Amino acid sequence: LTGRPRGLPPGPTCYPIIGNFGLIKPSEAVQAHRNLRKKYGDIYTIMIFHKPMVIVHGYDNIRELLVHQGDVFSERPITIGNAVLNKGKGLVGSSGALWKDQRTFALTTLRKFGFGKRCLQTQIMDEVDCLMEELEKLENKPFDIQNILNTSVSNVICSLLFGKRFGYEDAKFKHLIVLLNKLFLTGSASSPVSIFPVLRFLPIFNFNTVKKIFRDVDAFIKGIIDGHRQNFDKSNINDFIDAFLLEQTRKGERDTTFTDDQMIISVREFFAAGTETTSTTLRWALLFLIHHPDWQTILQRDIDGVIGQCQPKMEHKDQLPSVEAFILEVQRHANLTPLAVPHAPKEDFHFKGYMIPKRTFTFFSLDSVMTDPNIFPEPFKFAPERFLNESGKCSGEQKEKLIPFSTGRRICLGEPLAKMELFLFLTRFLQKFRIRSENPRTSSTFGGNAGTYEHIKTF
Ligand code: HEM
Repeated sequence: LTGRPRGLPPGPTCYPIIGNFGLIKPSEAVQAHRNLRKKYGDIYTIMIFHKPMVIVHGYDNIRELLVHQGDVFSERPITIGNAVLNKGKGLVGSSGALWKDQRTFALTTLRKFGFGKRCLQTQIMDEVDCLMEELEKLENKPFDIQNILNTSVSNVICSLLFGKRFGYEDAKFKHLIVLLNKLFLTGSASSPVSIFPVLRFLPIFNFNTVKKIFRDVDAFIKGIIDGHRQNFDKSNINDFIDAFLLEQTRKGERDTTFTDDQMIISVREFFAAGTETTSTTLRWALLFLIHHPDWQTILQRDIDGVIGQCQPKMEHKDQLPSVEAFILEVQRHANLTPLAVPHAPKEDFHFKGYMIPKRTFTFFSLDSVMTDPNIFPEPFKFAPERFLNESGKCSGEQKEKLIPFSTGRRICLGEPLAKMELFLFLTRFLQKFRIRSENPRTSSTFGGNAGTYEHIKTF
């Protein structure tokens, strides 16, 4: 009932039955892990009741396990989300052959629709310009950009998945956004259940409410899939859902991972993984612009010099190294996923004298990389210039070692899209607006909620 099983990396003293449960407050989790690393080293174990969670810090260790041992460390641990709600399907929480099959399909399909290519930027720019129009309507009055930005970023994903964007006032779309927000909020509330699925049977965890929200989101997505199915024309494949339907007709009744459930869950996960992340990074960028008006001036001067008021395109990125450097520094500070998404070894694995048992929750501390003083001197200083070399180009070791999208086989599937969005949204924004705080004396602070810690609240 007590203690850490032998062979696991060291860690704090465990209490009977609960282990280290309650040791870390979610709101202080980032700092708590920095402290634990000082005490126990780069690899340590936290016991949540009888379950070990291994935390790995440091660029070299992360690279070794996620890249060189990628074959072992590309699975996900079993949680309520992927085991019970998603029944092992989807992209983010699935493992094994299904995940490989579906990840390859998603990447190939999204590439066909322009992922990582220039043509996707037209779709993104349409959305950016709609956003600018909305903002212009506000006529320089102070406003909170959160909802409008979320809507805009969601719409980019809608175009890729559904082949259409929605108007800001569209009731159906507003309903989707409300559901997606609920999905985010309730995901965290159910966290102890996430690690111990059996707890879902206890009414205090409100699991039925969570299930209902999943059902509502899935019903919305199913409605859109049904519409696509009715109008399906295999010679006219325009979006992710069409491509999935085509794959279903090709594969027929054969044993296949291309089920309706898989399609719904993948679509749901694209929204969940692709909206909040990008839109929150953009909001961090705006906050840093408020706090660093000098950088706002530099970026606007550079953009003016290179493209003036012309529409920004990805080919301008190389000519605007200051914008790229600014975005990288924002991502480093925003530190959106400090522990990435948990991985699990597919077999017992020996590393640095320790044994990490098969299926152990393994967290990779991207935070330890972002704040490593050997890679980023004076890591807590906001200094985009660190990414610029002597000739003013944005390149070098620091850029290479910045891994906000993680690394290895499970690297963020949306990285090319997110990078395009960040560059195009921010450049256009800077072309059109000067941003400042409503009241400079009570300027907004840098306090943030590390949302991804919520799913490991029980630490
Ligand atoms: C600034 C924006 C973003 C950041 C910082 C980010 C970060 C991440 C991270 C850290 C992971 C976990 C990688 C791991 O398991 O080691 C991840 C996974 C994922 N992301 Fe992103 N992401 C962003 C935007 C997006 C977008 C726009 C999309 C979709 C269009 C997306 C789709 C996904 C998917 C599907 C996965 C799961 C991949 C897998 O398990 O194979 N992300 N992301």
